[in-house]
Amino acid sequence: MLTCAIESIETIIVDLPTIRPHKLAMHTMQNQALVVIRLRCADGIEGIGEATTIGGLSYGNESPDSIKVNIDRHFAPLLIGQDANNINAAMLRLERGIRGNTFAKSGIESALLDALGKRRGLPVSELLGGRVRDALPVAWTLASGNTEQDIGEAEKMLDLRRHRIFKLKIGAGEISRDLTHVIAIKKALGERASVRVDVNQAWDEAVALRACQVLGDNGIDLIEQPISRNNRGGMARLNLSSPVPIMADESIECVEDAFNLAREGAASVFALKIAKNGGPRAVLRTAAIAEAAGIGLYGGTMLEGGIGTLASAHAFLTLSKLAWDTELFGPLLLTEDILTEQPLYRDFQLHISAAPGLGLALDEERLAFFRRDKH
Ligand SMILES: O=C(O)C[C@H]1C=CC(=O)O1
Ligand SMILES: [Mn+2]
Repeated sequence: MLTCAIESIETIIVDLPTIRPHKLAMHTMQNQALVVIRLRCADGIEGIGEATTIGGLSYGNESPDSIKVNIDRHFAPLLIGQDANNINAAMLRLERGIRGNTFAKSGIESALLDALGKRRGLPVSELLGGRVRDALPVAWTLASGNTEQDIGEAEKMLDLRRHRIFKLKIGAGEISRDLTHVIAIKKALGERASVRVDVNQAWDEAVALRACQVLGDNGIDLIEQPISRNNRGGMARLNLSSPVPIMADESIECVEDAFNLAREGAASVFALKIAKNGGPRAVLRTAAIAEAAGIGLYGGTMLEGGIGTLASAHAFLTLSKLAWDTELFGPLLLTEDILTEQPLYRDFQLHISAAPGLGLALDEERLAFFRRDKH
């Protein structure tokens, strides 16, 4: 058997500006911090991965700083000298030695897949069993916080033929104002677009019970994570009573969460995120649970830059059904990225090439300019 040792792993925090502030229920993003992973192998091949979260520690259990320190101090010593070609063995070693930390694991698994794909001359989607599509429809999130600005932004996206699915971030404000905001946007866009909401856990069950009804009466297609991830019983009750499908997002922090949600009937749709499951291979295990349970799939994002977005896309290309499409728009929220070529968005879709690995190259000058440790 051909082996190739992992020689080094480098983690680099990169701070990139966003096109506008992005308002979520728990945090307003003014920029985005990516953790870029460079995994070098004995044959000179380098695998690139990304581990990115939102708003420091306001969204998930890992922050850019914790991801970097944990990979540098705990992941790298377990992986150096191991065979880069055996991803099952490498990830099993991490699973045995490190609990949780799915964001960091996702970045490493992406880098291992990129390296193996480059070595074999195959795109990551082929390493994952082969793609059944070459492009993915992409939603856009309207999160400026202003109704008129959001409508203008949506009209622009429709004109550009970039997006016709819109997700509105609500939950931070007063409930009746949030509902007025959503209804006004749906009214303006009509049948030209699918309008969905993401509450990011902000409501309690009683508020959600009424709000889901109002959203249903006003043509909203999907309600994402209306209540706390800890209230799984409440999610199951809402999923029974709501006229609009309920999607689980924060409820899924690992593959086992997905199994429990499916068993309890706590959602009709799952948001798939490589970072929440531990990588592009891990997220396909959650997808398999959903498929077996008759739960719909949506390709989610943690607002990664180009690397994490392409790693997610390669996994999503392999799914037999992706009924709710994707939101892989992270690179479009950034004014700058650190790749030589930007991912291709055209005709409402993200198009993925069949180049080896993730099909990307780092722009070393931009990386040097935006890395946090140089400032
Ligand atoms: O879904 C989330 O909660 C996180 C993220 C994805 C798109 C977006 O605007 O925020
Ligand atoms: Mn969400």
